[in-house]
Amino acid sequence: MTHLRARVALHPDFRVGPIDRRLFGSFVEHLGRAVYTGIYEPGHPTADEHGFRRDVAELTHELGVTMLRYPGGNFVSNYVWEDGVGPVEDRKPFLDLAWRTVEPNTVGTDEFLRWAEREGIEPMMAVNLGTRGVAAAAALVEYCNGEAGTRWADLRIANGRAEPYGVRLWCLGNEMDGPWQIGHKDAHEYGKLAAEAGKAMKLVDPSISLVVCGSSSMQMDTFGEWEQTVLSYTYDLVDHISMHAYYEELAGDRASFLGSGTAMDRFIDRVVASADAVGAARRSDKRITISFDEWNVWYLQSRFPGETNLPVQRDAPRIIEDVYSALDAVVVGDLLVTLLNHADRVPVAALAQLVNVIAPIMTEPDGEAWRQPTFHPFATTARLARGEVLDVRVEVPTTPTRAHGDVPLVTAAATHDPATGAVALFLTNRSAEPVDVDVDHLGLSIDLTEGWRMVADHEAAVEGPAHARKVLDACWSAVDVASTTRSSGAGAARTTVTLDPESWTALSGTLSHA
Ligand SMILES: O=[N+]([O-])c1ccc(O[C@@H]2O[C@@H](CO)[C@H](O)[C@H]2O)cc1
Repeated sequence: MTHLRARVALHPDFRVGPIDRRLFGSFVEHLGRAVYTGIYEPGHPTADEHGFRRDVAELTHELGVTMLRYPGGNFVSNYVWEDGVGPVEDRKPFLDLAWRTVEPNTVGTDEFLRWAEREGIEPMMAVNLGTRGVAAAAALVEYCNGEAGTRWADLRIANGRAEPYGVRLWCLGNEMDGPWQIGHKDAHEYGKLAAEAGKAMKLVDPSISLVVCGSSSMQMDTFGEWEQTVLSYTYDLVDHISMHAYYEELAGDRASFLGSGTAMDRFIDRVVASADAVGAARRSDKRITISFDEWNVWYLQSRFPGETNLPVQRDAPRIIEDVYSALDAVVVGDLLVTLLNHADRVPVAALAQLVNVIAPIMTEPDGEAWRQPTFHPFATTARLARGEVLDVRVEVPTTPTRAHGDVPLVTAAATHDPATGAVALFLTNRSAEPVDVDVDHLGLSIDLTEGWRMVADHEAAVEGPAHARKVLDACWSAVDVASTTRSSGAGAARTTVTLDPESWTALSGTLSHA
């Protein structure tokens, strides 16, 4: 087989920026089995004294999740948070209109925040700006973060939690541009409401950070205009604007699907440009950054029947439990390459979602918890990407795609921790041929010690725990660093890595002056 060639140049002096650990966030929505029989299942053999599954918590740690968004998603836009606090026996079931599911309210704000705290994971809370408004949003901030002596903080204390939770990150609603959203609004209506709700929330607790809703996807008709209008009302108030993106293989167009990371890259550039245009017109030195708080592969167009076609269900129904292939995992790895390369403008991100719902972790009620193929690129990137992202220079062949025009056949991100010398390289080969990548470390030497690779050549999606193990044995493996890489050049300043067709590779080691 002929090998394509690519060149990646890197040096620790050339950096994109430090890695904010919140980049490795995920998302738990009251949707399907994300909460009930996902993170929470009293009576499960591994359940802790609070009813939370230890097996899921352990996989969440192995996944390297640093932050969790809660409670939605579309769910939040009709959620009455007061229904989910206080004595559990007094809580009433509620018809969630986003997913047409009866929400029992057994898990609410306190249960989630206490669990996140016990697990050492930062919470990101969303407020309902669909059917509710300023007062309910400010009250929730007070309930979570207020000191004793006022109504909502005292309610929290009465409910058994004396210390404020100190939730730092707050989403001003969810996907308010989407016609499917309960309480959907146009950009002016939403911008004004977000500004007033955010103002009140910050008056309750000035230390919080706010995320204003950007577009639900780059394909929305209002994309661009939405960002600029919403930021024209909120620029001085908010810290981040949200981005959401889901990718899937459509009509057998594998090349476009493998190029999803390039679509994500352009989407980020466009949102940054939209935000900076608003800042420039205001002559503002403030830079709005991005909270990419929903991203993943999701077979939304090809497998999801649409919210309105869901029957009303109870008892944690199986909704959007996408089963992933190794190809999906290669794309997830590549999307992480894109996110890393934008570390200067994307400090916060959330893989949507954590468990059962379009998730890297799956569970069976009363049974096992197991890893989908997409688990591995995320866990490996979260573990190996340390310190700063380097501004790599790549010279790679491109290929035309139907959905995104020309896309690079190889993508690369590199990280370096100045404190330890640890270096990591993340590489995607989107082509159907092997690629030899010359990694030029410009006079420095790299000692590679560990490598992992996901190869998309095993086509079958994962169907359950036993099958998952079989598929993963075939497509996810340790890289024999010594035989896959060759060093050459003065002081071994160049390392050549051979990438398998349609694969994602992570390599790590140490960088030193030769
Ligand atoms: O493009 N769409 O048609 C589309 C439809 C629904 C949609 O919902 C988002 O994704 C859901 C699952 O993570 C979250 O609850 C919501 O915020 C996101 C995008």
